[in-house]
Amino acid sequence: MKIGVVGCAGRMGQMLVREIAATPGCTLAGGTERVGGPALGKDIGTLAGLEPLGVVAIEDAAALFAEADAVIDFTSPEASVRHAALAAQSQTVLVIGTTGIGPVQQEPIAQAATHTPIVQSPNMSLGVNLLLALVEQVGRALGDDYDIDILEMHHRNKVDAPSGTALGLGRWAAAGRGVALEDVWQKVRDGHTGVRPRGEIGFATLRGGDVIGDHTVVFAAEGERVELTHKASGRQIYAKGAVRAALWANDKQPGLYSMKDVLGL
Ligand SMILES: NC(=O)C1=CN([C@@H]2O[C@H](COP(=O)(O)OP(=O)(O)OC[C@H]3O[C@@H](n4cnc5c(N)ncnc54)[C@H](OP(=O)(O)O)[C@@H]3O)[C@@H](O)[C@H]2O)C=CC1
Ligand SMILES: O=C(O)C1=N[C@H](C(=O)O)C[C@H](O)C1
Repeated sequence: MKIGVVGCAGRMGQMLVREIAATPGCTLAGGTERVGGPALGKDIGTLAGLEPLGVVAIEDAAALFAEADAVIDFTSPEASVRHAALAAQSQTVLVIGTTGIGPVQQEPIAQAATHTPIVQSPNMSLGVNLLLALVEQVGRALGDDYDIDILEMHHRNKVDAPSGTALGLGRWAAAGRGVALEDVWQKVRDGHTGVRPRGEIGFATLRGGDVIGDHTVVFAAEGERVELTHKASGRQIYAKGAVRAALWANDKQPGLYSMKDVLGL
């Protein structure tokens, strides 16, 4: 399977190039970077810390989608919307790991998925996807005597908050309670907040250093506290999941899929 990487010079882009090069049955279709970006014209293997692969980073995403069987996208929300339109046009499988995508940007992505298979997930790791299922189960079992807060910490270069994974965990906790996250969330607390409303799901965001991604869901009641935690110690877990998603989606009908579909959870 020929897999392309948009944003191939980014933290995840480099990891994806290494993962595709190391996966039997996969070849690199090429890679793109932002128009005017400093990595353009550089070998994508060299950018990823490998031997040169003889393929340079280009800015023409349409050419990459025409060449590839699947494209993996860990870029920015604006870029992911454009890439989804290109995937629909060329009927290429698309895997989206980008986070910070709001409801307005999500609409054209869902529309593109009526033309081609798209797998979208804020976290491609097996561990976090298992955690989502556990959080739903615990949310259902404990009910709203237990206050739910979600704490996440990431590296200083992360640009969106709360993380896509934290919001996903909140969504599954809310689903366990039979409510919509948007009806109960408190994304930031500041100043004289008053007492905690029953049923609220809160978020706390920490940023610093090189932390790859830590998430904890706290269920706190009178007399006890349950905490479910995932800590990433490398980005390979995300790249492995994304390549697995591309291979899985290759023979699927158009549609918007998640890692839960890919992993059969
Ligand atoms: N789902 C998951 O499992 C995971 C998701 N993520 C998410 O992935 C995204 C990227 O993260 P990360 O790799 O750390 O970020 P980086 O900023 O390191 O990488 C993003 C790359 O995409 C490039 N880019 C931006 N716009 C375009 C464009 N239009 N065409 C081609 N390339 C473009 C950027 O270039 P430039 O720097 O020049 O703008 C950069 O090289 C984030 O949203 C993050 O939250 C991260 C890890 C795991
Ligand atoms: O930006 C990151 O680095 C990560 N982003 C994703 C998110 O927003 O949840 C996944 C992972 O936590 C790393």
